[in-house]
Amino acid sequence: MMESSEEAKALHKDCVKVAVNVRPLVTTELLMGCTDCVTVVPGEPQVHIGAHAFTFDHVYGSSGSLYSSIFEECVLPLIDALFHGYNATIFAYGQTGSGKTYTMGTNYTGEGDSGGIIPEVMDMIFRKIDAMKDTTEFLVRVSFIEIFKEEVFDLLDPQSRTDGTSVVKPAVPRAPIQIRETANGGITLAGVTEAEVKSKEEMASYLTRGSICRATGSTNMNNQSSRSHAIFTIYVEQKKANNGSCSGMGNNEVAGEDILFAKFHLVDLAGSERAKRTGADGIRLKEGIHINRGLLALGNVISALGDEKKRKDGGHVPYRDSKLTPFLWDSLGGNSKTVMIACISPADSNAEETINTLKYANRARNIQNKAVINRDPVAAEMQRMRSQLEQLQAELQFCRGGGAPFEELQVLRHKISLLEASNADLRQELKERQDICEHLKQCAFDAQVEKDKLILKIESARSGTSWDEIDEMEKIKDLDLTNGYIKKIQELEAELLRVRSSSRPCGNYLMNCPALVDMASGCIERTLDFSMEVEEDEKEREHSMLQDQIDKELRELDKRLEQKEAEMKQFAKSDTAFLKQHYEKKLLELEQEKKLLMKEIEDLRFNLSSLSYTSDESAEKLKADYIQKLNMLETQVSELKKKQEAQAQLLRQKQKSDEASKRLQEEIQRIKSQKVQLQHKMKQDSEQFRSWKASREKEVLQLKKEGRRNEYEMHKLLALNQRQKMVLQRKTEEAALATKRLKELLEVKKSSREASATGNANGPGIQALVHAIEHELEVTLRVHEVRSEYDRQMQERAAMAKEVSRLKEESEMLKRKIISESPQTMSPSARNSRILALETMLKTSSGALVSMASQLSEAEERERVFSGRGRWNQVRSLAKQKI
Ligand SMILES: Nc1ncnc2c1ncn2[C@@H]1O[C@H](COP(=O)(O)OP(=O)(O)OP(=O)(O)O)[C@@H](O)[C@H]1O
Repeated sequence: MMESSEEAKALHKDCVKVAVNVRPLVTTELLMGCTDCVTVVPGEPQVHIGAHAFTFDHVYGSSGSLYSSIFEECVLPLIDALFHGYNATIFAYGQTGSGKTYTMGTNYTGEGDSGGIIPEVMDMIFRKIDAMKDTTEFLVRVSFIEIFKEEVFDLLDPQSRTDGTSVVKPAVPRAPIQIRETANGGITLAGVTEAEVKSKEEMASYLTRGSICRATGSTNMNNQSSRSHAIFTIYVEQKKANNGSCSGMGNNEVAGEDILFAKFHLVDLAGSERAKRTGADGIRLKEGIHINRGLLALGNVISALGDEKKRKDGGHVPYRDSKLTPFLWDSLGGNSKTVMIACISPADSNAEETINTLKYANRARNIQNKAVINRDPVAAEMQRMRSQLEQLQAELQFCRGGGAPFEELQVLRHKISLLEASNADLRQELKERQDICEHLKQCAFDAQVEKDKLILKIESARSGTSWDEIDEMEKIKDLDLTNGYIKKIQELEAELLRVRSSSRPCGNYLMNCPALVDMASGCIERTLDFSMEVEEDEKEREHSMLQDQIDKELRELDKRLEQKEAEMKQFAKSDTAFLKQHYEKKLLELEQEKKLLMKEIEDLRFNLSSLSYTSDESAEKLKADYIQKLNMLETQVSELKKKQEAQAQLLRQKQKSDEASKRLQEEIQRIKSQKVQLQHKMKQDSEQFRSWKASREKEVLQLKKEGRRNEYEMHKLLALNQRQKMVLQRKTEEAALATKRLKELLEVKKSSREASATGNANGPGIQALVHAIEHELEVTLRVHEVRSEYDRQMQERAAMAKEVSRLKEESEMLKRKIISESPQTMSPSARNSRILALETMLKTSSGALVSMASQLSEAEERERVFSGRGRWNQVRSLAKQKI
């Protein structure tokens, strides 16, 4: 199951913290004349003993930190962690009489200030609860158990009664508690008392009761030695309402509430001891064996967890080798914040045990714990489900979005980066194309302007404006084109009206000529169209950043060009046909009119000539009328001629404009072909990109497939290799075994042959074995001798120390006696010489004591050398070699 991000955040990895507490020399040690052999580097958490030096997290006592600061530095952080939902453990380890119970305060009786960590912890916990009670509801329980002779007993068992200071023996012996394993590898105790407490006093009463019930006994090392491992556990459950209000603890509703539960183990281990030294025998000896078994298992657990290599290899941790170690399953390498307090005695007589304790503690420093905030299972489950839901929703969204499986994300990312790169290239290309497009648009625009200019020219020419005037107008054309258009239209309209009024035939013509009217209104429409197109172009330019829009734009431009072309064609077609027809008709009419007028003139001339022969007055009048009419007709004829000429000129101009429009059409055609080319190129490019992309994808797929195949092959080969290795190993082992067996057989055969030849039953192999065993025996004997010598000397030193103190007392007494004696009976010089004699005697005894002490340390060193594992291993390997 995946850890939610919040859970991962709550996980706290840290090493087991180790503090050393050096107690002062106790009276018994002083009486035995023991000296302080432990030195602490001032200001440093470093302990020196003989040639050994150890560094820890804290060192208290001797010249280290003050013993009183142990609570603040080691315990307080654990209490804080407890209130944050972390499990916490503090355990004291050390030899018998090194001060574990004193440090932990397990023998709390409630009388006076007995000190120790546990009473202070109780005090602090209830102080914190008091401070938080407005926002948080607490449920505090305690349990107190002891592990005695590999059995677990409930120290708060209601059946065991106490009368304040001692246990009232129950009728039946107390029954051990059954240990049950939980699914996650931890343990639970069936039926252990977990008493709910509401105050510090109540909790203290349970501690006192358990302390009294705890099994103790007297040993040489400690008058009141704890013969069991004691675990006092405080369970703190807290319910914090997120809105600040709190409700009943029994309520299972978890929405908006945070329920934390954590436990604090306070462990006072039984003392590590050497049976001989503690002077234990009988029952105490048996207890000692059990104690040592538990501590040996604990040592093995610490070694397994403290060895980084073993930990990385996932090596076995022997938690189940004793009854004690499963209890520390969480505390060592598990879900807890842990502090180990190694208690040591500074006495030189305990040097060996002290070194062992320090070595033990040093290994524990490497243990890494993984503490997590313990939430209420329901709340935690809801939290987990919530995060799972979130994750699933995210996955669903991912799948809906057509995404590939998560593993392919990397490949897709790579693809995206490739596509982004090519996208950037395409954008650059698009920009270039847009520039080309802009240029083409400009060309089209210029063409349009050119076309419109020509249309205007035609219009002007049609309205009878001379070419010079038109050229003049051209020069002023740098005005706004639209204004020009409007002005031109107005001019045309005025011209139309003028023509209409000045010349009836022409007026008739114009009145009957809708083409010109259409043309004028067309001009207005075009002007409006043009301004709209400009706006449209503006918008198109805004969207021109996208590749697909360039196609649209081009299509738009194409359409517009086509439209203009069609317009142009229509105009040219209709205009040309109509004008031609009109001009021809007009010319014909003028011709006919001219002919008629000419005929009329002829007739008039004839009538006039016939009238010239008559001289009457009416004839004269008629003649004058004829002459007048003739003149008028001649004028009309000349006018007609003029008009005919103008019409001819118009026809010529029309031809010219036709040519210009043809050129314009050619230009449009050229632009169109350029556009087509551009489109073709774009199409080609996108085709190329698509094919490149397809081939790239194909390539990637191919590579992935190949990668998977390679991976599969690699796995196959690895498995094969593993199998081959195993077979090889088995074969090698079999071969070695066979060779060994063969050698043995050969040896046996050879020795039996030799024995039969010489009559000697002992072969050289057996001889070597006998030698080795003899040697080993010799070494063991020597060790034993040295040890008994050491013990004898220790006893001697103790006796001497006793003698010295007796002598001291005696000398004091004598001094007092001498002084009290009257000066008459003894002269001052005699008295002084007597005191001097006594002092010399005392000095001699002290000198003997000092030499004994040096002998003792020498013996100790010898013992260490002989009993040391190095020597032992040396002997064993020697024996092995010989065998
Ligand atoms: N820091 C200290 N200052 C003064 N005296 C101490 C200190 N620590 C321990 N002692 C004394 O040393 C003696 C042995 O201590 P204690 O009973 O705590 O040892 P222990 O390690 O619990 O022994 P065991 O393993 O046999 O139970 C006691 O008399 C105690 O008063």
